[in-house]
Amino acid sequence: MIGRLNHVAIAVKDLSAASASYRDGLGAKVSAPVDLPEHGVRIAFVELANTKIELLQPLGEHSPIGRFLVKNPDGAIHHLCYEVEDLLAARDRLIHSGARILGDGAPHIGAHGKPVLFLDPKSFAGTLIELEQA
Ligand SMILES: CC[C@H](C(=O)O)C(=O)SCCNC(=O)CCNC(=O)[C@H](O)C(C)(C)COP(=O)(O)OP(=O)(O)OC[C@H]1O[C@@H](n2cnc3c(N)ncnc32)[C@H](O)[C@@H]1OP(=O)(O)O
Ligand SMILES: [Co+2]
Repeated sequence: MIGRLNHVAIAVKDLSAASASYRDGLGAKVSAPVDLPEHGVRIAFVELANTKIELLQPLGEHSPIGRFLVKNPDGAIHHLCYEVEDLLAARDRLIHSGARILGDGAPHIGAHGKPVLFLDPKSFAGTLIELEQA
C-alpha cells in the first residue's frame, strides 16, 4: 500500500538556525519558510536527491510541535511521511486492521497542497506517520 518516502520531519525550536545549518553546513537546498496556521507549524523543506527533510517550528499557542519540543528541547525526528495512491482506501484499510487515525479521521490539505492523514504512533512502533495522497 505505501509508496515513496515523501519526507522525514524534524521538530526544531529555531527554523532559521536549522535551515542555515542544512544550507551552510551540509550544502543542501532549503526552501523559504511557509506558515501553515491550520496545522500550527512554520515549515521549510530540505531537498535531497531521494526524499525531503521537513523542518518544523511551532506556530501559535496550540501547536503539536510546541508540546513535542517541551519533551525534546534540542529538537528531534517528529514523523515520517509516506505516499499512498489512494488515501481514502488506505484509511479504510487501516481502520479495518485496527489502526487509529488521528483527529477527525478526515484528510486535511498538507504542505504540498495534497490531502494528508496522521496515524497514531501507538499503532506503529512509537512512530508518528503521515500519509499523503501521491
Ligand atoms: C500537515 C502539514 C505538514 C505536512 O507535512 O504536510 C506537517 O507535517 S505538520 C506536522 C504537525 N502536525 C501533527 O503532528 C499532527 C498529528 N499530531 C498529533 O495529532 C499530536 O501531535 C499527537 C496526537 C501525535 C500527540 O498529541 P499531543 O501533542 O497532545 O502529545 P502528548 O504530549 O500528549 O503525547 C501523547 C503521546 O504521544 C507521544 N507522541 C507525541 N508526539 C509524538 C511523535 N511525534 N512521535 C511519537 N510519539 C509521539 C507522546 O510521547 C505520548 O506518549 P505516552 O506514551 O502516552 O506518554
Ligand atoms: Co509532514
